[in-house]
Amino acid sequence: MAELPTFLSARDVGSFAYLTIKDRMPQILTKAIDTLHRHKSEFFEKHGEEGVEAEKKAISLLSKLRNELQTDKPIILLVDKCVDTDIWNQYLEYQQSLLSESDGKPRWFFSSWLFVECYMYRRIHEAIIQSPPIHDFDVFKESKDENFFESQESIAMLCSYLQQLPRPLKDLEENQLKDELFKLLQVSLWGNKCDLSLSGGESSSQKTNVISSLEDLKPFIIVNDMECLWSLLSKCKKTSEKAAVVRVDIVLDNSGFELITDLILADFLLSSELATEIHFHGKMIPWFVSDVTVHDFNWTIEQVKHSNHELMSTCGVNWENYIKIGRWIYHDHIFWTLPHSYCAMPQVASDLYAELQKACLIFFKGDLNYRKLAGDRKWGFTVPFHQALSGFHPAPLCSIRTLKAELQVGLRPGQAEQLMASEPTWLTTGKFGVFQFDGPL
Ligand SMILES: O=P(O)(O)OC[C@@]1(O)O[C@H](CO)[C@@H](O)[C@@H]1O
Ligand SMILES: [Mn+2]
Repeated sequence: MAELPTFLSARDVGSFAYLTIKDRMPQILTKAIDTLHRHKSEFFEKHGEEGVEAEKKAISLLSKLRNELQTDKPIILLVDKCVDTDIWNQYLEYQQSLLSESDGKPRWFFSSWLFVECYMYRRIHEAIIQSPPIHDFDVFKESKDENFFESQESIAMLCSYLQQLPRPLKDLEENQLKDELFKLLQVSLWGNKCDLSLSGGESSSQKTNVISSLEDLKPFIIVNDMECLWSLLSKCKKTSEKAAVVRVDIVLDNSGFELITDLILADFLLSSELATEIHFHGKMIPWFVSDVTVHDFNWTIEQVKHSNHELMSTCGVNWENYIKIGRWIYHDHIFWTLPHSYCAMPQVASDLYAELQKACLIFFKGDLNYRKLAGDRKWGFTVPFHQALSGFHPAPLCSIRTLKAELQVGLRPGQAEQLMASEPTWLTTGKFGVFQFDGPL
């Protein structure tokens, strides 16, 4: 077996991983502490003095975490009693096993970026759950909701676009069906730019009409496997008898505008009968600032349903109905908020792997999912995507991702050099995106 490339880490001083750990992650912790401060009176109103004490405790735990991070202290065991505590602590032991005597302990600026970044969010969760009665407070909810409210105009435009497509969609002429699918896939891709962990929690809402800007954004799609998606989905539709299930899974990323783009895509897949059921996978705990939890998922559909914009409200009513009749199914497995690369899923979460094997196609949204698909390793740019997946092939899958990390595979020879020459920050600003497919055709 060929030697695997090493992990992205802050050992590479000046790298995006290094700058994220040095600057952005402490900034995110500071914003979380500020959020707790700003909710002090709410905690008092709800829980009296106990609420104020809890706020103080959570802030002190987050301040301690920030100090450990900023002074590169050894990574410490989790002490809460959650379903995943033992798995996390076993993973910390695994990280220790990767190091030699002289390397010392796993620590922020030495261990793999993927591990320490995931660990930070899991420690934020530990700080909150150890501070009852505010143990179910989501320190990121405010910024996720703000992203939704600030994107209202773009959301209304997207809902109107979907509702005004010729109905019934299933009778659309094939070329038009493909054309509309490609448009909504691209809307879902560019929805991924709205990511609060990249912006350090600063607002990153969608202000423009995405549909009208798709043509201008096309040159920024540097791997485009949409034709593979079309041939797979249209083949599934043709070969499945009426009763058969054509299941598409969407491993979600960010709440707010991006979630809307994913729900619009899911609605289109169902209404066009390209799929017969959609399975969504969200996060069990608040994660990477903007990632979707079940509360965000349900809240968003509720907000859309009660919108005073008629066509938006129609979408929300339909979406609630899809859930009610079992055509949309929401899952949240603990694995998605562990630090493991996805090639470890068969060993660590065999039930989830078996679940994903039922899909005809799995969409993985966003940059963190891409990093976990490729193991957050320093692969060469022209390494085939199939190879970087290191055996993770539950079903045909497609990454829909804007680039926000120094990791990209499956490029043509010379393509990375060309991009570097024209845009030195091509890997990390979210300006470029991919539809990267793996699977039999
Ligand atoms: O998965 P998303 O939401 O597209 O992006 C998440 C993410 O870009 O935020 C971090 C920046 O700190 C990256 O390390 C990580 O990949
Ligand atoms: Mn995210």
